[in-house]
Amino acid sequence: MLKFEKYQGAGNDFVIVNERDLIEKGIPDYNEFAAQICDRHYGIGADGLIILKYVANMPFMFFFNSDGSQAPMCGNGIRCFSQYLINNHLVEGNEFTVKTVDLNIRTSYDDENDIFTARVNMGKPVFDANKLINTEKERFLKEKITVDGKEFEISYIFTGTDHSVIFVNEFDDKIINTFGKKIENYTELFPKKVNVNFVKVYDKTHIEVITWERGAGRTLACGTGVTAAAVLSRIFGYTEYKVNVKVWTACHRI
Ligand SMILES: N[C@@H](CCC[C@H](N)C(=O)O)C(=O)O
Repeated sequence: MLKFEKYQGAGNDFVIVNERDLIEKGIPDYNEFAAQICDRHYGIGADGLIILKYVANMPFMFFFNSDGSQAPMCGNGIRCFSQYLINNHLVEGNEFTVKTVDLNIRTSYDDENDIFTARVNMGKPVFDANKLINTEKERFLKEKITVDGKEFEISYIFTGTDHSVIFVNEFDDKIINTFGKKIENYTELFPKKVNVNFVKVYDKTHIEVITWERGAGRTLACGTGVTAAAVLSRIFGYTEYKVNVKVWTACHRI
């Protein structure tokens, strides 16, 4: 038997295991393991797998999407991982650092009224498009692309991981489900593939985001995705500095 725990943040759900247990069970291929464990019919079912490792004596979030691909960061994942660390008495106090592939992320929590609320410093957004995707432009903001005959105005931003953002007047499920996948796999522009966020602006302090996640498909929420949407909404002058971001059944404050 392998010990695992299951968490969700805003409906984005994860299986969390300790690497020590994977080593003990002789499971060497984490990509394959992630795909098996995240399968909603033949596995436990989740949007992603988080493996607790230790790097430089600090807890490290090793993240895999449900298709088995590795990702450098996961916003909802790190909130869940923080609660896992607390529940398993692996950290002390209500503020601590979690390592990810590129960042040391400061997390604080407040469990008053028996509700776990995690505040995560998501780091600085990166706009260096010509270094991160297949373009000569320094910034890839509000650019027109045509995918399978349909034109989109799209922006690219790195908020711990790769995000594209498309502002829409109305959500259209058919477009999200069909073109979310096509844009995710539009590797001539996004060689590492990309997460795709459809964003609707309601007013200066409220937006809504539906994310088609790289390696996981349409999910109920994506922390790095709502961060990307909030940053670009502010940059384009659609919203103020602080914004409430609605996802399927929850709300993030960015
Ligand atoms: N759901 C996550 C993002 C997970 C990684 C993403 N699918 C990728 O491949 O970059 C979040 O809450 O940020």
